[in-house]
Amino acid sequence: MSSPKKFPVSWDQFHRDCKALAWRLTGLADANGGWNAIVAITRGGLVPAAIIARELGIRNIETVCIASYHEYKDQGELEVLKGISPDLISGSGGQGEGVLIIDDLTDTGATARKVREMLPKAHIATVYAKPKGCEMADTFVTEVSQDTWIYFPWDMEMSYVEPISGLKDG
Ligand SMILES: O=P(O)(O)OC[C@H]1O[C@H](OP(=O)(O)OP(=O)(O)O)[C@H](O)[C@@H]1O
Ligand SMILES: O=c1[nH]c(=O)c2nc[nH]c2[nH]1
Ligand SMILES: [Mg+2]
Repeated sequence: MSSPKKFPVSWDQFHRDCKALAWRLTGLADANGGWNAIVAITRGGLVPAAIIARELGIRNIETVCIASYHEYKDQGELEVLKGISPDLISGSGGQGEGVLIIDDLTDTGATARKVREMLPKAHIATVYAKPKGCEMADTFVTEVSQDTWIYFPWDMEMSYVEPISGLKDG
Protein backbone atom coordinates (compact mmCIF):
# COMPACT_ATOMS: atom_id res chain seq x y z
CA MET A 1 0.00 0.00 0.00
CA SER A 2 2.78 2.42 -0.88
CA SER A 3 0.90 4.46 -3.50
CA PRO A 4 1.94 8.10 -3.26
CA LYS A 5 -1.50 9.44 -4.19
CA LYS A 6 -4.60 9.00 -2.06
CA PHE A 7 -8.22 8.96 -3.22
CA PRO A 8 -10.48 8.80 -0.16
CA VAL A 9 -14.12 8.05 -0.96
CA SER A 10 -16.97 8.98 1.40
CA TRP A 11 -20.17 6.94 1.74
CA ASP A 12 -22.09 9.68 -0.09
CA GLN A 13 -19.65 9.75 -2.96
CA PHE A 14 -19.56 5.96 -3.17
CA HIS A 15 -23.35 5.82 -3.29
CA ARG A 16 -23.43 8.45 -6.06
CA ASP A 17 -20.74 6.61 -8.06
CA CYS A 18 -22.61 3.29 -7.68
CA LYS A 19 -25.80 4.94 -8.91
CA ALA A 20 -23.88 6.34 -11.90
CA LEU A 21 -22.71 2.79 -12.61
CA ALA A 22 -26.30 1.53 -12.29
CA TRP A 23 -27.47 4.12 -14.85
CA ARG A 24 -24.79 3.00 -17.30
CA LEU A 25 -25.70 -0.65 -16.82
CA THR A 26 -29.40 0.13 -17.32
CA GLY A 27 -28.49 1.70 -20.65
CA LEU A 28 -26.67 -1.50 -21.67
CA ALA A 29 -29.37 -3.95 -20.52
CA ASP A 30 -31.31 -4.30 -23.78
CA ALA A 31 -28.17 -4.89 -25.85
CA ASN A 32 -27.29 -7.71 -23.44
CA GLY A 33 -30.71 -9.36 -23.32
CA GLY A 34 -31.40 -7.93 -19.84
CA TRP A 35 -29.52 -8.47 -16.58
CA ASN A 36 -30.75 -11.59 -14.81
CA ALA A 37 -28.27 -12.04 -11.99
CA ILE A 38 -25.39 -10.42 -10.15
CA VAL A 39 -22.16 -12.05 -9.02
CA ALA A 40 -20.48 -9.94 -6.33
CA ILE A 41 -16.72 -10.36 -5.95
CA THR A 42 -16.22 -10.38 -2.20
CA ARG A 43 -15.61 -8.52 -0.21
CA GLY A 44 -15.31 -5.15 -1.91
CA GLY A 45 -17.96 -5.97 -4.49
CA LEU A 46 -20.66 -6.61 -1.87
CA VAL A 47 -21.54 -2.96 -1.24
CA PRO A 48 -21.78 -1.86 -4.90
CA ALA A 49 -23.63 -5.10 -5.71
CA ALA A 50 -26.30 -4.28 -3.10
CA ILE A 51 -26.81 -0.78 -4.52
CA ILE A 52 -26.88 -1.95 -8.13
CA ALA A 53 -29.24 -4.83 -7.30
CA ARG A 54 -31.61 -2.34 -5.67
CA GLU A 55 -31.49 0.10 -8.61
CA LEU A 56 -31.84 -2.55 -11.32
CA GLY A 57 -34.41 -4.70 -9.48
CA ILE A 58 -32.18 -7.79 -9.51
CA ARG A 59 -32.85 -10.36 -6.77
CA ASN A 60 -30.71 -13.25 -7.95
CA ILE A 61 -27.39 -12.47 -6.26
CA GLU A 62 -24.38 -14.75 -5.96
CA THR A 63 -20.87 -14.34 -4.61
CA VAL A 64 -17.46 -15.40 -5.76
CA CYS A 65 -15.04 -15.24 -2.85
CA ILE A 66 -11.48 -14.32 -3.75
CA ALA A 67 -8.58 -13.42 -1.50
CA SER A 68 -5.59 -11.61 -2.95
CA TYR A 69 -2.38 -10.81 -1.17
CA HIS A 70 -1.29 -7.36 -2.28
CA GLU A 71 0.65 -6.63 0.85
CA TYR A 72 2.68 -9.70 1.65
CA LYS A 73 2.77 -11.89 -1.44
CA ASP A 74 3.25 -11.26 -5.15
CA GLN A 75 0.54 -8.96 -6.41
CA GLY A 76 -1.85 -10.97 -8.48
CA GLU A 77 -1.60 -14.17 -6.44
CA LEU A 78 -5.20 -15.13 -5.86
CA GLU A 79 -7.05 -17.79 -3.94
CA VAL A 80 -10.62 -18.69 -4.86
CA LEU A 81 -12.27 -19.49 -1.52
CA LYS A 82 -15.73 -20.07 -3.03
CA GLY A 83 -16.60 -20.41 -6.70
CA ILE A 84 -19.84 -19.49 -8.50
CA SER A 85 -22.79 -21.80 -7.92
CA PRO A 86 -23.43 -24.44 -10.60
CA ASP A 87 -27.09 -23.28 -10.70
CA LEU A 88 -26.11 -19.78 -11.77
CA ILE A 89 -23.59 -21.08 -14.29
CA SER A 90 -26.04 -23.46 -15.95
CA GLY A 91 -28.83 -20.82 -15.75
CA SER A 92 -26.70 -18.42 -17.79
CA GLY A 93 -25.99 -20.86 -20.60
CA GLY A 94 -22.77 -22.02 -18.96
CA GLN A 95 -20.93 -18.82 -19.92
CA GLY A 96 -22.55 -16.02 -17.90
CA GLU A 97 -24.92 -14.50 -20.44
CA GLY A 98 -27.05 -11.81 -18.76
CA VAL A 99 -24.88 -11.89 -15.63
CA LEU A 100 -23.31 -8.80 -14.07
CA ILE A 101 -20.05 -9.31 -12.19
CA ILE A 102 -19.60 -6.45 -9.74
CA ASP A 103 -16.49 -5.28 -7.90
CA ASP A 104 -15.48 -2.04 -6.21
CA LEU A 105 -12.40 -1.58 -8.38
CA THR A 106 -9.99 -3.17 -10.77
CA ASP A 107 -6.32 -2.42 -10.15
CA THR A 108 -3.95 -4.85 -11.92
CA GLY A 109 -6.97 -6.63 -13.43
CA ALA A 110 -5.97 -9.98 -11.88
CA THR A 111 -9.17 -10.47 -9.85
CA ALA A 112 -11.48 -9.58 -12.73
CA ARG A 113 -9.46 -11.81 -15.10
CA LYS A 114 -9.88 -14.75 -12.74
CA VAL A 115 -13.67 -14.32 -12.62
CA ARG A 116 -13.91 -13.79 -16.38
CA GLU A 117 -12.35 -17.22 -16.80
CA MET A 118 -15.31 -18.63 -14.88
CA LEU A 119 -18.01 -16.77 -16.87
CA PRO A 120 -16.52 -15.53 -20.17
CA LYS A 121 -19.76 -13.94 -21.44
CA ALA A 122 -20.65 -12.10 -18.25
CA HIS A 123 -20.40 -8.30 -18.06
CA ILE A 124 -17.79 -7.05 -15.59
CA ALA A 125 -18.59 -3.72 -13.95
CA THR A 126 -16.48 -1.91 -11.38
CA VAL A 127 -16.95 1.47 -9.76
CA TYR A 128 -13.30 2.51 -10.11
CA ALA A 129 -10.53 1.36 -12.43
CA LYS A 130 -6.80 1.87 -12.70
CA PRO A 131 -5.13 1.80 -16.16
CA LYS A 132 -3.73 -1.76 -15.90
CA GLY A 133 -7.16 -3.09 -14.97
CA CYS A 134 -9.29 -1.01 -17.35
CA GLU A 135 -9.33 -3.56 -20.14
CA MET A 136 -10.78 -6.18 -17.78
CA ALA A 137 -13.81 -4.01 -16.89
CA ASP A 138 -16.56 -3.77 -19.51
CA THR A 139 -18.00 -0.77 -17.65
CA PHE A 140 -16.61 1.47 -14.91
CA VAL A 141 -17.33 4.97 -13.64
CA THR A 142 -14.06 6.68 -12.68
CA GLU A 143 -10.48 5.99 -13.69
CA VAL A 144 -7.68 6.87 -11.28
CA SER A 145 -3.95 6.68 -11.94
CA GLN A 146 -2.05 3.47 -11.22
CA ASP A 147 -0.11 5.13 -8.38
CA THR A 148 -3.29 6.11 -6.53
CA TRP A 149 -4.64 4.15 -3.57
CA ILE A 150 -8.42 4.26 -3.25
CA TYR A 151 -9.63 4.42 0.37
CA PHE A 152 -13.14 3.03 0.71
CA PRO A 153 -15.56 4.32 3.36
CA TRP A 154 -15.74 0.95 5.13
CA ASP A 155 -11.96 1.07 5.66
CA MET A 156 -11.95 4.54 7.21
CA GLU A 157 -13.19 6.53 10.18
CA MET A 158 -13.17 10.24 10.99
CA SER A 159 -9.92 11.30 12.59
CA TYR A 160 -7.78 14.41 13.11
CA VAL A 161 -5.33 15.40 10.38
CA GLU A 162 -2.44 17.82 10.68
CA PRO A 163 -2.91 21.19 8.93
CA ILE A 164 -0.89 21.53 5.74
CA SER A 165 1.52 23.97 7.41
CA GLY A 166 2.22 21.43 10.16
CA LEU A 167 2.93 18.66 7.66
CA LYS A 168 5.85 20.65 6.21
CA ASP A 169 7.70 20.51 9.56
CA GLY A 170 7.40 16.73 9.85
O1 LIG B 1 -7.29 -5.78 -9.99
P1 LIG B 1 -6.63 -6.40 -8.80
O2 LIG B 1 -5.16 -6.08 -8.73
O3 LIG B 1 -6.88 -7.86 -8.68
O4 LIG B 1 -7.20 -5.68 -7.50
C1 LIG B 1 -8.57 -5.42 -7.33
C2 LIG B 1 -9.13 -6.23 -6.20
O5 LIG B 1 -8.42 -5.91 -4.98
C3 LIG B 1 -9.36 -5.59 -3.97
O6 LIG B 1 -9.83 -6.74 -3.30
P2 LIG B 1 -8.97 -7.53 -2.23
O7 LIG B 1 -8.43 -8.75 -2.88
O8 LIG B 1 -7.98 -6.61 -1.62
O9 LIG B 1 -9.99 -8.04 -1.14
P3 LIG B 1 -11.32 -7.50 -0.51
O10 LIG B 1 -12.26 -7.18 -1.63
O11 LIG B 1 -11.77 -8.64 0.32
O12 LIG B 1 -10.96 -6.28 0.27
C4 LIG B 1 -10.54 -5.01 -4.71
O13 LIG B 1 -11.74 -5.14 -3.96
C5 LIG B 1 -10.58 -5.85 -5.97
O14 LIG B 1 -11.35 -7.02 -5.78
O1 LIG C 1 -8.81 -0.47 -0.84
C1 LIG C 1 -8.16 -0.70 -1.88
N1 LIG C 1 -7.75 0.35 -2.65
C2 LIG C 1 -7.04 0.19 -3.80
O2 LIG C 1 -6.68 1.17 -4.48
C3 LIG C 1 -6.74 -1.16 -4.17
N2 LIG C 1 -6.06 -1.73 -5.21
C4 LIG C 1 -6.09 -3.04 -5.03
N3 LIG C 1 -6.77 -3.36 -3.91
C5 LIG C 1 -7.19 -2.20 -3.35
N4 LIG C 1 -7.89 -1.98 -2.21
MG1 LIG D 1 -11.93 -7.28 -3.69
